[in-house]
Amino acid sequence: MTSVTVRVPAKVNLQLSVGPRRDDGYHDLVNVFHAVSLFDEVTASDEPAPREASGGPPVAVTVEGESSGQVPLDGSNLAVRAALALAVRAGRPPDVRLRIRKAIPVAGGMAGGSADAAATLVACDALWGLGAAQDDLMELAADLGSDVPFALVGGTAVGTGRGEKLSPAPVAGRFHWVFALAEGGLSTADVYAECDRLREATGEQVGWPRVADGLMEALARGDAKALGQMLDNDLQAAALLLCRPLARTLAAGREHGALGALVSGSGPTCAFLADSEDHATSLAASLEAAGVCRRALTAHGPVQGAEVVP
Ligand SMILES: C[C@](O)(CO)[C@H](O)COP(=O)(O)OP(=O)(O)OC[C@H]1O[C@@H](n2ccc(N)nc2=O)[C@H](O)[C@@H]1O
Ligand SMILES: Nc1ncnc2c1ncn2[C@@H]1O[C@H](COP(=O)(O)OP(=O)(O)OP(=O)(O)O)[C@@H](O)[C@H]1O
Repeated sequence: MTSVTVRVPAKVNLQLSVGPRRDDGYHDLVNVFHAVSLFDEVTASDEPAPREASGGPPVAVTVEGESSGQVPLDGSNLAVRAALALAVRAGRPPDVRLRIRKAIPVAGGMAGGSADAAATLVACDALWGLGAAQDDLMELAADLGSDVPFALVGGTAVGTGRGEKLSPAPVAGRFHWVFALAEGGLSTADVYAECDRLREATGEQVGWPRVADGLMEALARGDAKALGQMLDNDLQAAALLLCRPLARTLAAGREHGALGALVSGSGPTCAFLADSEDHATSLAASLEAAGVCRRALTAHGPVQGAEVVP
């Protein structure tokens, strides 16, 4: 049996500015992605599928770890879709077994499913010896979902269009984070729809999104204090309406000295910027003790995108 394991990070959005809704239902964004050290692992192997899997999806998949019971095992699993898309592109059968080990919260706004799809593209490319060009993988990734291309590259990057057009943002040093996991998840489509509804109800004029003044400079200086004040998410109000306890979680993080606090992407995970690794550890303990989250995890960023584990 041959197998390839790929490690892939979660993301937090440092700035998520949502433009008007497009005719195709998506929104043009300025989406400043930042990859953090919470990793899923995807192992692709050529081990034959077990008997009970025949009649199931063409790609056999198992999932273990963080909230794995909530991840679908059929053709709607994003990793399965990634393996099938790559096999079609390569003109070969999708003979592969996928094993996903999850640490990224499911439906948490940290792009866990997208991460698994990106990891699967890299793992199957290596397992099948395709040597696909990075541009081809990026194109397949964008077809799978708006967050998938970023999971391939990682680091910190500005996403435009749906979030799939990326340009890297230089960062000095390392930022320390706490992620407060919520009970349950939020649907990304529901949160965008709630954001549209809110805007319609308030008659808000929606302008063309642009990168906030000073954000790139704060990243390039590694200035956590400045970054903390600039964290901004246009989906936050919608996520807070759909999941009311999050307001208390954000407030608790600020009370315990977070440099910045926001909902990660479409939520419901809340992200807190700390001023050191020690501060992140004590902040996580305080949030858990305050009973404002299911669990609080520490992480740092930026980190590499999907990469083969030697
Ligand atoms: C909220 C974020 O995670 C921030 O990075 C992303 O914008 C969402 O990315 P994703 O989960 O990969 O989303 P997709 O699978 O591409 O789209 C899911 C749904 O989200 C909404 N969607 C997504 C991206 C975008 N630029 N505009 C949207 O309106 C659409 O309703 C779409 O049907
Ligand atoms: N490999 C996968 N891992 C997790 N969820 C998956 C996967 N494949 C499909 N899903 C489905 O996708 C839904 C969204 O899961 P995901 O963890 O990607 O959400 P998310 O982190 O909020 O996404 P994003 O931040 O990109 O908007 C889940 O509720 C689940 O039904």
